[in-house]
Amino acid sequence: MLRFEELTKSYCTAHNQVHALKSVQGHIEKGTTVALCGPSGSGKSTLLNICGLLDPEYQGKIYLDNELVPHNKKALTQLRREKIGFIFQRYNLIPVMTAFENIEYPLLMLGISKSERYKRVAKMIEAVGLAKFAKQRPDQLSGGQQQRVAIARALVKEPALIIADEPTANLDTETAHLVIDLMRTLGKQLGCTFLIATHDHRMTDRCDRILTLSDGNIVEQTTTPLHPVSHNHTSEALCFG
Ligand SMILES: Nc1ncnc2c1ncn2[C@@H]1O[C@H](COP(=O)(O)OP(=O)(O)OP(=O)(O)O)[C@@H](O)[C@H]1O
Repeated sequence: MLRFEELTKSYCTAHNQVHALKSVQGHIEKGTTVALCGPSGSGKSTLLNICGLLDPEYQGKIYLDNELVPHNKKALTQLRREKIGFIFQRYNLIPVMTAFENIEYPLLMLGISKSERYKRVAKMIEAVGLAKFAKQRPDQLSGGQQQRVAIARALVKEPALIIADEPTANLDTETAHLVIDLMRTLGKQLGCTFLIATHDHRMTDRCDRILTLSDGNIVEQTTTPLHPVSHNHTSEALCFG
């Protein structure tokens, strides 16, 4: 669950002050997928950075799983490590690591034991349908496969919130649908909340809600008619249990 209240952020430049977020409010239920839309410069990245606990310099309050997020940088880093996963447009996998090792990395950072790491990664790589590719490095995988590794990496620690920035922008339509279905299905099964900046209608159509930003304000909140998750590609990959 993510809640933010009166979030305000300004950037000071040499010539003026830019009001990137103007006291925005929002509430995203646990397990929900929310698209963040709006024109260039409307404040999407600013909101993602603050909700992703990357930027402590803001006014207002954020609650993650009902707990108030501190502004303190050190506490924020620890909380981010435990509670936030990230998915990027360009996948951002570590090139010298295999798919398995990329997914394992966040658990290593949390000091989780080797046997527990192995169990969790094996389950997650199976859930995204890539068990056969566990030993491949990113340059040996397609774009869609790399994004599925990135989804598994984001979800493996079962975070409260996943922040995604244009996760389908580089993918063809069939792969984009597969990636969206994986995010939605696994997110709901694991109780992770998704906040996704996107211009992609293939994505916005399948999210539970759309928040639209304009000039630092949330100007619209739409509930989408939910598309059923399609099970025609890798139905076994969508079963996480
Ligand atoms: N580091 C910064 N210094 C000064 N101004 C900034 C900085 N970062 C963002 N801004 C300004 O804040 C406003 C919101 O920017 P932001 O990057 O959040 O928008 P966005 O919706 O993500 O845009 P895009 O879709 O182009 O990435 C814009 O006017 C931008 O120019």
